Amino acid sequence: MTLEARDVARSGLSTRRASEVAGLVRAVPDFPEAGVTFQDITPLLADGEALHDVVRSLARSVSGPQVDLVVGMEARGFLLGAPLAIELGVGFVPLRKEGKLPPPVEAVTYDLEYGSARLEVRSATVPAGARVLVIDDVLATGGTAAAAVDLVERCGAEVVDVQFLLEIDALAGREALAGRAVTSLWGVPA
Ligand SMILES: O=P(O)(O)OC[C@H]1O[C@H](OP(=O)(O)OP(=O)(O)O)[C@H](O)[C@@H]1O
Ligand SMILES: Nc1ncnc2[nH]cnc12
Repeated sequence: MTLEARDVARSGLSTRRASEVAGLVRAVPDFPEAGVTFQDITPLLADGEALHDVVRSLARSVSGPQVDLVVGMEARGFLLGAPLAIELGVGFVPLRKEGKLPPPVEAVTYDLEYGSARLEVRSATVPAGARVLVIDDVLATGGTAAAAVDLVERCGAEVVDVQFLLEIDALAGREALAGRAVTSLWGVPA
């Protein structure tokens, strides 16, 4: 994994602790399909101290103005987004996969590293003008995150921060989020 000095400093973790926490993520070759190396965060989630460390680190990584709302994508974005919202003292809005939220909803279809999907939001839960932090576990191609930003902005809110636990450097997902404030706690090469 690549632990950039600036990211470690912002996270508030020592380089050693940041490496330990990042080391809990398991790289699984050829899952869910050949050629994809899946970043399995379940060992990190199952470790109470590591989970607490990453949630605090994400909260410390918030850049720019005060955040009013955290928005996370189904499913793994929920696992970090709700605790992050609690840490920041704000509410949490779930972006759900197709057909899970009652109408009316805004929806967007997008491509990701393996396949395509549709995300929906209840626009009534995202106030116009709200300053929103979008959070997910993994930045791969950036398709999911770009779709999330699009949905939030369609509600009339402002995306002030986009955060990830980790990013897959080789897939250059940041390019799909050009012009945004994007933070990940660490990068993995592929
Ligand atoms: O940058 P991208 O190429 O868009 O990929 C990243 C997305 O892929 C994973 O979610 P997935 O759709 O597999 O769903 P899950 O959270 O329900 O497992 C991950 O949690 C991100 O949301
Ligand atoms: N390689 C990967 N590992 C975990 N989640 C992902 N989402 C998209 N690509 C992924």
